[in-house]
Amino acid sequence: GLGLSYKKDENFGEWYSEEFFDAEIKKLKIKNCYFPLFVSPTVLQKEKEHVEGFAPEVAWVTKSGQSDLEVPIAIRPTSETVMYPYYSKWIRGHRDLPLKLNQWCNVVRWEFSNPTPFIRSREFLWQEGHTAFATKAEADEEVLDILELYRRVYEEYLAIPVIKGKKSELEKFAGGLYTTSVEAFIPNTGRGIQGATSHCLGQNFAKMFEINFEDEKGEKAMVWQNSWAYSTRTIGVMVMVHGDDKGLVLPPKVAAVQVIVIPVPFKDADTQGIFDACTSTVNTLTEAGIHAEADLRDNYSPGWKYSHWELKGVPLRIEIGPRDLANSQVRVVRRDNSAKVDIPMASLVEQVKDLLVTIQKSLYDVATQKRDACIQKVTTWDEFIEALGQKKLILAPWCDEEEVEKDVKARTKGEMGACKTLCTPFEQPDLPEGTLCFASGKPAKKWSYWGRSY
Ligand SMILES: O=C1CCCN[C@@H]1CCCn1cnc2cc(F)c(F)cc2c1=O
Ligand SMILES: [Mg+2]
Repeated sequence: GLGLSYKKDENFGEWYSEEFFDAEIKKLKIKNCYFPLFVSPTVLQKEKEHVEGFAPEVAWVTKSGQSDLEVPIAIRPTSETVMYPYYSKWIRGHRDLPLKLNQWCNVVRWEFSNPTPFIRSREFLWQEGHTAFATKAEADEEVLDILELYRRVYEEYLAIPVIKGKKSELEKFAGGLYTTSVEAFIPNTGRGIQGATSHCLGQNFAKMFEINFEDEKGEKAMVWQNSWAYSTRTIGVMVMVHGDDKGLVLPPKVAAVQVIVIPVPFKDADTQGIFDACTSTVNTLTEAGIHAEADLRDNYSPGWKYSHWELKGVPLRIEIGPRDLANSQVRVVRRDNSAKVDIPMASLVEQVKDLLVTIQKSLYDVATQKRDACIQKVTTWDEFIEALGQKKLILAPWCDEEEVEKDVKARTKGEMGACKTLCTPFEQPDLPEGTLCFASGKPAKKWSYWGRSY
């Protein structure tokens, strides 16, 4: 996409999920665009109520060279205030709707709470979609269409299980009507993490920015809007979910290098033959659409290269030594479980393709099994506190009262951070009549996921 180009030679193959998402939103007739990086203070102040909470995060340019700017200018932390004045100009009649734009760009938010590479950084890359419809029904439908795409990015490309749900009134985007999200979980730290968001903004921004249109009946009406994003935070989640003590473990579908071929010369036994076999193996795999490379550097030992490419998370390693050459076979090693198998060169492409599919599925299944093992269903406060202490992802019946949500945050404050609602899953377990809220004892209205989070 525009302005967001992951160099193919970097090992973060994240750009594959970008390609998937970009192709899918184009099917939804969403067009890519690019708006300015700088936001004028007047237009930023327009969304006073919701921006004021974020004001400390806004980065301002105050100088050019040695001289101070007359008026400081903000760097976009998100692009509503940049885009919506134009939406107001462009949208006049119902034939101007739906207006559906997306941009791939960077944004800056001057975070103070523990910055973490990819997870919470002061500059990050994302796509932000901004759509406008004549009716709420169209907006509601798109919110869920996009959320499903986010689920697919995580589950089909990053091999990470996520839970689809709705944010509470307290946790949602304050400027919107409601927020849906896909929630991931990191078993090692016992923390939930918001994977991506899809908001229905209602008519809040239409009111603020006077985005009206003349409907079929010739009456003036405000548009219904959505906005949705996923970011380079996905890379951080992938690293934490799949990584192990040897380093990264990249799912094949997002690995820029899927297969690394390494020569294993032995004394002076046919070294040239081994190197030629490596090169031809790379060519054969590449022609079949597999991202293969060879590490033919003569200043590193095979053992050194094994560790190097394991650290970079390459899903498959192919070793070729004198014996392999003599038997017209190669030794294939999986990064995810270190399984080794000898494969005849004749059936290499087919077996490598099968192996990559197997690894992709295995990574997802293992991550799902680990995540599910962390889910703890509770009904009482004591069970809740015990599960929290065990770093669980907690499913609890809740009365849906914001005061209770705030109270749980207050009562769970600590150096590990407070426990909050992560989402109310669309998939609701059975809630028997008379079930009480775990925290307030009032009649429960829904099951919600609670946990500490990033
Ligand atoms: O989350 C999305 C999807 C993509 C478009 N934006 C929405 C809401 C963003 C919510 N948000 C999030 N963070 C912000 C940080 C700021 F410094 C600031 F001025 C504003 C915001 C802010 O509005
Ligand atoms: Mg924030």
